[in-house]
Amino acid sequence: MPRDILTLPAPAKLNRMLHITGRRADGYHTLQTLFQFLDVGDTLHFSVRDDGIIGLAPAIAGVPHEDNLIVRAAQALHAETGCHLGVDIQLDKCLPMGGGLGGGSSNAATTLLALDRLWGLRLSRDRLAALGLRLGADVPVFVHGHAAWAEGIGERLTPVELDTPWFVVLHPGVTVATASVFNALQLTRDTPPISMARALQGGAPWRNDCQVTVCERYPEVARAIEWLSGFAPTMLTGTGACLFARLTDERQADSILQRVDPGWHAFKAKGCNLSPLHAALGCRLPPAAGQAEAP
Ligand SMILES: C[C@@](CO)(OP(=O)(O)O)[C@H](O)COP(=O)(O)OP(=O)(O)OC[C@H]1O[C@@H](n2ccc(N)nc2=O)[C@H](O)[C@@H]1O
Ligand SMILES: Nc1ncnc2c1ncn2[C@@H]1O[C@H](COP(=O)(O)OP(=O)(O)O)[C@@H](O)[C@H]1O
Repeated sequence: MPRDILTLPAPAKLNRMLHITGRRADGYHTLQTLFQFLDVGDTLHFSVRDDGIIGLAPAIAGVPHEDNLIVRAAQALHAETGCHLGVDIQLDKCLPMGGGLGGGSSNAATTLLALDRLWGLRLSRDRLAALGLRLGADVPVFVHGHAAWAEGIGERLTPVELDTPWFVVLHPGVTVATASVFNALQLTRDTPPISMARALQGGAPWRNDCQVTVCERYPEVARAIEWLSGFAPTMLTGTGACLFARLTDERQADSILQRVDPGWHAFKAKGCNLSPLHAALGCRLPPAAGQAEAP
């Protein structure tokens, strides 16, 4: 008998603002950022198997099976719980890799939540987030599934409610390695920490501290930001290479998409405060600790 298939989304995220406030002894940077999800992302299909094998298809070009964050998430659950079940996972990849949209981290979080359910593990969200943090700094926000003010290296999360506009997300066709941005000498690492309330009330303009460095190293990113800024306020997400413009409505998004340079890839998406993954799992938004007033 073929097993049931569980199909779940792995949404993209945006960093609506990102400040770098310092550098820890282990080299990781301390951040203050506002995470929000998009209603666009990858899709994963899960089917349990009895033999403990973790199958993934199709493979991602350039990412060995053992390095894939989906496989590593499943193996982390094996190691944590001693579970002997396996799984076949089919990945429909839409999100660009290394784009600052958190696709790999989101894939890992979807795998953690899916297997927790399919393998009957019943781990708490906090435990799954802690496991996820070992895979990547962005995994916990995808595990918790609500728009968040994040501090630390992105793991100290407070749920917030942000405006949910339409965005155009543009990939300028270059790949930015996260580590190379954080290792750049010219990166500013001394933005004074601000309170969450001040960030949400627009007391400090929303900007991304990585943007200047990324634009200097990748002129195509600078060119794309300049072009998209001609239509609406535009910012880099994460360490790039993707940028996003915040729009007044969906029609504006459609109109911009018709004019995008054929060498770039762009799509429209709506901001979500509840992750589409958690919506699919039937979760509700927790009470927000803060609400954005002046994006
Ligand atoms: C900065 C963000 C904002 O969302 O950028 P994007 O990756 O989404 O672009 C993320 O927190 C990134 O998270 P993630 O992509 O999971 O990073 P990791 O795999 O943990 O780290 C990749 C490398 O980036 C550097 N790194 C990452 C996060 C951080 N707070 N400080 C760092 O210095 C480290 O050198 C690390 O080796
Ligand atoms: N399932 C996966 N999907 C995407 N990237 C993955 C995956 N597993 C491992 N990776 C690696 O993680 C890197 C970061 O990917 P991703 O999370 O999509 O970008 P970003 O961190 O810039 O938002 C990729 O360049 C790739 O080498």
